[in-house]
Amino acid sequence: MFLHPPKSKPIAALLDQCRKAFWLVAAGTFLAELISLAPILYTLNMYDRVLTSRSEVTLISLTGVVLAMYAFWGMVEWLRGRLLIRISMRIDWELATKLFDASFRRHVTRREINVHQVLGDLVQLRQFMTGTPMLALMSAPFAVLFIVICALFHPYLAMFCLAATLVLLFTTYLTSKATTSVLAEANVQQGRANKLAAASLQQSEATLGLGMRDALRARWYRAHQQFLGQQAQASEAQGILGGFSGFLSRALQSLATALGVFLAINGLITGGMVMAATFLITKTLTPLQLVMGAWKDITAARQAYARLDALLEEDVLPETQVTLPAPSGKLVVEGMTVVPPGAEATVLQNIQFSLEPGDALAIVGPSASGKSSLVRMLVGLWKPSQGHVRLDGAELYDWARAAIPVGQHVGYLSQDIGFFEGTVAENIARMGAPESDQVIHAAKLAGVHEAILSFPQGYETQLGELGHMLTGGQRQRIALARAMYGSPRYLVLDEPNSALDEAAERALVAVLQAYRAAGNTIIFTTHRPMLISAATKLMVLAAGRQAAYGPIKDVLATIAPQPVQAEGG
Ligand SMILES: Nc1ncnc2c1ncn2[C@@H]1O[C@H](COP(=O)(O)OP(=O)(O)OP(=O)(O)O)[C@@H](O)[C@H]1O
Repeated sequence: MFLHPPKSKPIAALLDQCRKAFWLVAAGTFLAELISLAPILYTLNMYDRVLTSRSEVTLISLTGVVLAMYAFWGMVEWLRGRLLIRISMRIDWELATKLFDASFRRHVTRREINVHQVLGDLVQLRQFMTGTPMLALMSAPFAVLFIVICALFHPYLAMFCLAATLVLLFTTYLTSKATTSVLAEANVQQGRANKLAAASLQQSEATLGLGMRDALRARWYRAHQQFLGQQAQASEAQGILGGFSGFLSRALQSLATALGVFLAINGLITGGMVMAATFLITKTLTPLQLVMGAWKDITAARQAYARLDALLEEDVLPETQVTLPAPSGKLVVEGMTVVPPGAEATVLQNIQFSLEPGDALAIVGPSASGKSSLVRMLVGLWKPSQGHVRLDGAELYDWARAAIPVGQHVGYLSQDIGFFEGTVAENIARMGAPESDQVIHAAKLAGVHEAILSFPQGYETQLGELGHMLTGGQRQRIALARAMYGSPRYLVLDEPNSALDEAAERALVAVLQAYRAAGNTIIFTTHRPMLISAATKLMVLAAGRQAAYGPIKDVLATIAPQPVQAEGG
């Protein structure tokens, strides 16, 4: 199977696709900036022409023209706003689902992803791309035009404008230097603190039952304080520079007026030009001041961009988009060696076996021998470091990573059981639209139908509310029903009997025997011998190696103690 090479800078590629819309926004900004000269020209003409000529006709016609310009300006701003909303929707539309999937894939392999942060990053990026800071950045180049117009009034005005721009740029640079790395560190600390708080809540029973709350709160608060400290440091640095820039913007405005009046006193420019030049200087400096004010958001957006880009860049997807037909259940594992994602040590070595439809394989072995790791390989969660795992000829890992509904053909029960917000029926139906017959059939197979009927609203009971009231055995059986929903041809169960009593275990043996006899392929791990009688084949794992494998009787014969020979017999 061919894989997509990682797309370099995937978000940049998306923004590139939005280039046309951004150009239109830039054109709108250009028009808006041009029209914004209207009040300046209007003031200039009012003071220098109308006041001196006392012409009411000029007064009325100029006012009419400027009002029409304002109406046009309003329309341009409205259109630009609409375009920005569309770009924002497009960014979300293109990225949100990709990021959701990529977060899933990273979590399943490395378990170090904070989905709150990913979605928060997307909001941050979207708001920046379509918000005030971006518009300010687009407006900034017009400073050149305004400086040129100032030069037409008098070169001193242009020089003043240029100097003021440079001072503001330098202040922006200082702000960035003082805050960027501190804000990045604050962000990392915030993520750490949030993760700690979420983990403590998830383990609330153990936290309270073992009296760990104070210790955990102290740990969380340390991380939280570090984050607050970093943020306060950044805010202080920004505050000092912000205060300075506030002083600067007011001072520059008054200095501009002073310079204008000085030039007017000396007869170098007119009174109207003083007003117009003050406007122009303000217009030149405003976008820069906006950028400075939004520096924290700009830094946050840059960091969000880098994080999202890295997440998408490492998310390599299979190229094929062909839907996997329902497999017959033929599994081939060839020379498979496994190093868990992010780890260095090999946990499984040279695993080799094959199963035909109608086979049931029991995997046994001591704790940490690699049973769960093998199961993860057999449902395509991890990628083999060497070798292959093929279901009906298709590489399982690639199929499972693609947006192809391989899952509907596979039943999987993991050791960690969790349910989702929704009814019992929806959870059994894997959160799709529940097919009543199939839900009940699966629940009966898993031996949990009667228990579900005793719930307050039967199959319609919200599992979210009920989750903590379920017994371990009920949880395991509902999860088993979910695994068997839709009668998948390939069923992989990691210790399906760990929470079952003897009677339930016996019933499970009968169910698995019937399921296998119907031509399905089953793989399960177990620590308890009773379930082995449901299998046709047995694999013994020891320290990550396949110590024995074959038809159940043969393997049991090789590991059973040899009869002691009678002396002299
Ligand atoms: N994500 C991981 N990263 C690194 N090592 C891992 C990872 N998952 C499992 N291991 C290691 O792989 C080895 C096998 O673990 P595994 O959970 O597969 O054993 P097991 O036979 O299922 O154990 P048990 O019967 O206790 O569930 C262990 O040494 C474990 O520490």
